[in-house]
Amino acid sequence: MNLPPGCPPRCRGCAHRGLTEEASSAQKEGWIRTALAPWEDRIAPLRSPDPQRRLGYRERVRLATRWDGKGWRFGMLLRDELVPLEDCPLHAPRVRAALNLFRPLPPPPAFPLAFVTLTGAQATLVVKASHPLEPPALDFSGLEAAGVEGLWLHHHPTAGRRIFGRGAWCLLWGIPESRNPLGLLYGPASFQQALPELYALSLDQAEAHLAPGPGDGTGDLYCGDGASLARWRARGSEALGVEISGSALDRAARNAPGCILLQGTCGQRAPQIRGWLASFPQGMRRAYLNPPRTGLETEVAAMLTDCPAGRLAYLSCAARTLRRDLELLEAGGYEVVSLTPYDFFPRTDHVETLALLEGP
Ligand SMILES: C[S@@+](CC[C@H](N)C(=O)[O-])C[C@H]1O[C@@H](n2cnc3c(N)ncnc32)[C@H](O)[C@@H]1O
Repeated sequence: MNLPPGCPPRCRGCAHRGLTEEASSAQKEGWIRTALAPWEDRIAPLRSPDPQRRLGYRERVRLATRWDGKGWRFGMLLRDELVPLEDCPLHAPRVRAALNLFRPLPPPPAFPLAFVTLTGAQATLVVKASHPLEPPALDFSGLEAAGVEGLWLHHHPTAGRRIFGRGAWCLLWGIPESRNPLGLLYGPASFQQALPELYALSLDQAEAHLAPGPGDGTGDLYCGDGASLARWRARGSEALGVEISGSALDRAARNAPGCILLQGTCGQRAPQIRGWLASFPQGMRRAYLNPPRTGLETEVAAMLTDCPAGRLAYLSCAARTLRRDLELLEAGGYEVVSLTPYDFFPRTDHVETLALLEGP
């Protein structure tokens, strides 16, 4: 296999790295046509980024760590062995530059570094420690040149399966939040879609379908930092955002001022979401859904059937749960208008799908 420089043969991260762009796109389209077969006639071609964006696009990484006796290594764990990924060709240049700077951090056990994460310009050193540690000796001068704007120390005593915990966050250097290419604030643990230009196209498509405007009510479930909420508000629609993470909601309040925001799981909040949507006539209700891989909670699918929206857009990162949810929504009277796959993660086998539906 002809791998680009820095791509370790043992890494399992990119299932499509041995494929041409055409072959990878064909496999992704084939998977979506199989997984979403009941709506085969409504599946659009895969939307892909420009060819030069198929490498160097990953701005959000979570990497395991190992001390090799000379310095820290960062990569992926295969069983108990670390496959170093400092030079992974998918990493954005800033990720590679930052990882290089973190290599000479102090050794364990004094500095029990478990993970390093980067979310755009916000970097975090996750230490397996319950008590606040002395900040590590680090030459901060290189961070700015690397494109890092904030460096955090996060204490997580049981760091392992979960990267972030409830322990303290301490800003070691820089500013606590940055702005993404769309101008929106994000923090060190924010969810951020890869390839912002392609993500913006998916939002354009959702916005054209929902056509939210004054007098409408748009419920944005699993709203994160409020990237989509900001769109609905800019069109003059009333908007409600629901999100489990308090820090994401705090940013959503600033990214999309003037929205009603509810913290909690969408399942727990289903009665309040229903009450709010019901205050608009059905034809003026809109819903935008962007759940994690597990898809919609049963209470959410039931609520959307019980109090239907006139138009609905659903951006999904897992075609299996999307199929289950589309079947539930169809049974509730919705009609699937179109399904558009988006290649947000070139060279991997991931593919996201934007489903557009009309209400009963
Ligand atoms: C795929 S991300 C989408 C975020 C946002 N729409 C965006 O594009 O930036 C899913 C979001 O759902 C949140 N989340 C996960 N489970 C949730 C739940 N049960 N209820 C509400 N929010 C949840 C996560 O914190 C995350 O922000």
